[in-house]
Amino acid sequence: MLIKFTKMHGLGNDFMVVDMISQHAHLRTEQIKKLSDRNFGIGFDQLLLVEPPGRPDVDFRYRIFNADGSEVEQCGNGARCFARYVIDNKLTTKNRIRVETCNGIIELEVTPDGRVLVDMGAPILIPAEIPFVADSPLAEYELSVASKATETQEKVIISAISMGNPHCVLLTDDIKTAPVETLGPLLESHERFPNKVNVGFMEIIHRRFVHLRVYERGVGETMACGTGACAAVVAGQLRGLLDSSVEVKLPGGNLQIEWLGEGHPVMMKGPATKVFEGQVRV
Ligand SMILES: N[C@H](CCC[C@H](N)C(=O)O)C(=O)O
Repeated sequence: MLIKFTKMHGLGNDFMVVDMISQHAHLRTEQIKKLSDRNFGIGFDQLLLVEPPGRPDVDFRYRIFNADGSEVEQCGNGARCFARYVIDNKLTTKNRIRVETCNGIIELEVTPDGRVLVDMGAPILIPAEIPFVADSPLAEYELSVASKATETQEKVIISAISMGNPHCVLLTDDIKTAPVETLGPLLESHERFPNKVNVGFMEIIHRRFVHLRVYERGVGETMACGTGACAAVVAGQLRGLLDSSVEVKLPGGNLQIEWLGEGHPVMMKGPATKVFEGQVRV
């Protein structure tokens, strides 16, 4: 079967976007893994499916699959590309749309400067809903991590937050030397995160500006992570270290994140870029 797709990215976090309204295909896990391969396939961090709405109060359904083929609950950079895609391909006449993911609804708006503003919903801090094994919600938790290099238990301090998908956030004094490649995979599959977790390393420059690198669940380190940027700002505020509006500098570029505190949604603003259109036989 021949599938048409569009290659897009949000600050270098890259996607294969497929319109499943005008075409129909079922992609199996093994097919997604093969398509995501940067040597033997198209190459992407996530596959994004544009589907018809499943309920009357939304415009589209939005499904997300990591490079390893796992279906996940949310993708912030992907949401911005989703909005750009449906508008550019005239699948809607609106510039503010509501989309349903597998565990919630988000609102996307293309702003006059071409960036996309996303209401990512309120962060989830109840451990059982993240999910994270802990007795009660705290600003920070101590985790024991088995270090393969030293064959000892290492203690790390994290924040645990869900933006629909699970995140843990650590502070680092120097983003360039943060242990992303060593600690990232150990925390991604840590036993206290039963559904695994995305791992963010944040260097706070001042209360309104941070550097962030993210080791993404099911992918590895990416050039940017939208939900990771949201989780990092929430974590910094919970620890009393950040103001409500923060610029987050990721390896692929900057996102504007705003959170007014408990009970409020996290707002994310950033670019969405189309690279090329193609078709692939699966
Ligand atoms: N790897 C993530 C999904 C993609 C998130 C990221 N690409 C974003 O922009 O939010 C997870 O397994 O929850």
